[in-house]
Amino acid sequence: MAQYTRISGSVGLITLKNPPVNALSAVVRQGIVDSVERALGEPEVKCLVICGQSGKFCGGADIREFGKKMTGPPLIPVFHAIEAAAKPVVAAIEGIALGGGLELALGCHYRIAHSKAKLGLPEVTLGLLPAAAGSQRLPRLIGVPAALDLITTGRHVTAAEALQLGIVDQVTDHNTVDAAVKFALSVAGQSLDARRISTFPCPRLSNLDAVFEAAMQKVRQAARGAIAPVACVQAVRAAATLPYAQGLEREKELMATLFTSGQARALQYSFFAQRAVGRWSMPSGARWDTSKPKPIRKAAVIGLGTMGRGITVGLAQAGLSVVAVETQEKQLMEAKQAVSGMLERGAKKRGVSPPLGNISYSSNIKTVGDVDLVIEAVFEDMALKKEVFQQLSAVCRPGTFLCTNTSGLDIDDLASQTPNPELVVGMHFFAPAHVMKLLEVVYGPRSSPQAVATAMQLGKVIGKVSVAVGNCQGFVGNRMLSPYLSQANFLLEEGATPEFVDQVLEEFGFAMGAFRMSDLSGLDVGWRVRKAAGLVVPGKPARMRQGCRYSPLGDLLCEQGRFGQKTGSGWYQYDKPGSRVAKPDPWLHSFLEEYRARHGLVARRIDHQEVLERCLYSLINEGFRILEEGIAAGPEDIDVIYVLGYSWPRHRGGPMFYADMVGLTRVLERLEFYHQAHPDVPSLQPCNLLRKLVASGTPPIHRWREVIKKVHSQL
Ligand SMILES: CCC[C@H](O)CC(=O)SCCNC(=O)CCNC(=O)[C@H](O)C(C)(C)COP(=O)([O-])OP(=O)([O-])OC[C@H]1O[C@@H](n2cnc3c(N)ncnc32)[C@H](O)[C@@H]1OP(=O)([O-])[O-]
Repeated sequence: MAQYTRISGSVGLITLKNPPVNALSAVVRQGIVDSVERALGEPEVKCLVICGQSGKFCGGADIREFGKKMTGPPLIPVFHAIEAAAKPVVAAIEGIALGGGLELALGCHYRIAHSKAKLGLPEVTLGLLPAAAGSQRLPRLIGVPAALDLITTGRHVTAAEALQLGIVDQVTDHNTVDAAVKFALSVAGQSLDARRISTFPCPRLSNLDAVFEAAMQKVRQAARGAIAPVACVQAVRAAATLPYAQGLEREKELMATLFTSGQARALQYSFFAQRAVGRWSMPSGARWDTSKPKPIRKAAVIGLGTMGRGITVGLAQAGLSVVAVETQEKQLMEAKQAVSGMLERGAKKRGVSPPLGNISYSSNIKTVGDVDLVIEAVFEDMALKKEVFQQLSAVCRPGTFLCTNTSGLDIDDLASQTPNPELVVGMHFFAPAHVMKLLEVVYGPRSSPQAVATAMQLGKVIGKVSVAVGNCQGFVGNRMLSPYLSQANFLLEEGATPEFVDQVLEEFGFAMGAFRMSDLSGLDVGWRVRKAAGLVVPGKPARMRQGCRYSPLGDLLCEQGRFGQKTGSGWYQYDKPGSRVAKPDPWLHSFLEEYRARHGLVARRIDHQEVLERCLYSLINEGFRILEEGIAAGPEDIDVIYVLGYSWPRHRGGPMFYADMVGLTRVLERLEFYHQAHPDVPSLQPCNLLRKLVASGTPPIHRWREVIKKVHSQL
């Protein structure tokens, strides 16, 4: 609702009340209309202030109402009524003014913001554009280039930047409503002619075409097939070239296409999925709301390689005290320098001082005796990790949580090295660990709910989106990646090139195809894992392992020292080791030809559809197996992992959402088709849960959990 009160006798105060973010629901919109009407009708009222309760101005349109039948007054006339008012209306912006929230503020005559407020038009991140006149008013207020930046990226700006850009008129460190009331009284009675943004001409640009061409090129490159950023540029162009009323029409037209698009559905699903994963549960019944985390003030990181350094930076930036341990003196010195550099660069960007004092460095593991939680981040080698866990058990005080940063090793095996396996959890960070948003929190069969709750809470404190998953080889992300990469390799055996496979996957929206990604992360990583699993047997007839089809192509490249970017060659060639520009490699093409000839394989023409279906559906099939086994609690968990950790295009929601969009019947049919053609590839055999979902009438994704529950209860 919107509450109307009178203060100081002559100020009408409208307070938006719709927790948690005062979104503009139908009731709130109606409340604003009624309150404005009332204030304008009261002769004693000289001016109005609009604010939001609980220190939040407004989080925009109510996303939960999207896709439902529209009720209540539409936003545009509500904002026009405010702008047309004969009494000054001041927005008192505390906390947030996002999307429709900022558009509401732009409809007001003046804007006062608290210094800690964040403002922005993030509609593009939901597959939309600021269609309550935001795309038309913002360029008129701050000019085309700045408006293009804000609207196409959706980034939030601080109050200080908003003031500099001219979005707000004043910033205060004190009570914002008081400041707004004072300000409103000071301008009461003055002419409002120069305050109605919709009447402003859009600031002229001499190089208008060039600016829009460049903007369009930039968004097309960054968007990887997303349509909303393109529509945002078109809407701003309308503001720059058309009278306001016509610009609004164009904004409406563009929004109509976006609003009902699959991409908007996917992005909005992704928004809610990212929030839903915080409400984790374990098969034991332990849940986020019944398990209390322990506060972590001091943590230790063991092993200061690339991952350990990133984790140390993340912890220190979040204000924790960190003991950073590296037993090799030389490595310790290098790490100290690297970590300090990362902290300094990060602090410079944020305009704060680097938290260098939060970290103490040591080459002695005994210095971690008084910490609340340890994150072991040594080399991905089970024997080494076990040794470290034994040492930690001896030096840590009772009750210390022991976490391991691993991308797939058995958490329970490690836990068995300690007298308190209930305190052990996996924390799978993604490189670079201080930048990537994703954290897989992996619980073993003996991890306590409190250990999981503590790791999840720590993830939140350091700014990660944490997803709780069960213990299995590769956890969720890497386990699903394995059949995807296998298919990519099989396609090479059958006649494709790395360039073609990557092109198809990149056109789908991945930042990098399977082979460019392998080259970046290093082919030796998977080689080590396959060696440990006994799959790499030099000299053994190559293409079957343990009764299943196996491609040794990656192993053969590794045997040649081709580990990817770091060695200057892998699936592609590079100018020099460490270079990032991948070039097709004639050596690799003849290597593939010789390989096929040696194994009696005849190259055939492979089309886009086959590449996409085999790579993606095998990955999706593994996702269904993960759900069936209870390793992930729901499809949202998998989708968040893929969008945040594996560059799955956000506008496609994630692999499980994509399967829902394609249609489960279709996914099942195609898997059956490919499995028939490749009976020695078990990952193409449709899993039981997928069959069950299809048999139960292909329910939409938000109802899969009901079927999953039934499958679990039958186990
Ligand atoms: C014609 C229309 C044109 C118009 O231009 C379109 C728009 O305005 S599009 C909108 C443009 N606006 C945006 O894109 C802003 C989207 N919102 C955000 O970016 C963040 O939520 C915010 C920064 C506000 C708070 O971050 P934080 O402090 O980390 O907190 P949190 O993120 O965990 O959220 C807490 C709870 O609030 C919920 N909720 C949030 N927003 C909305 C909403 N608009 N609606 C409904 N619910 C919303 C959220 O689901 C969660 O619920 P739950 O049940 O507890 O899981």
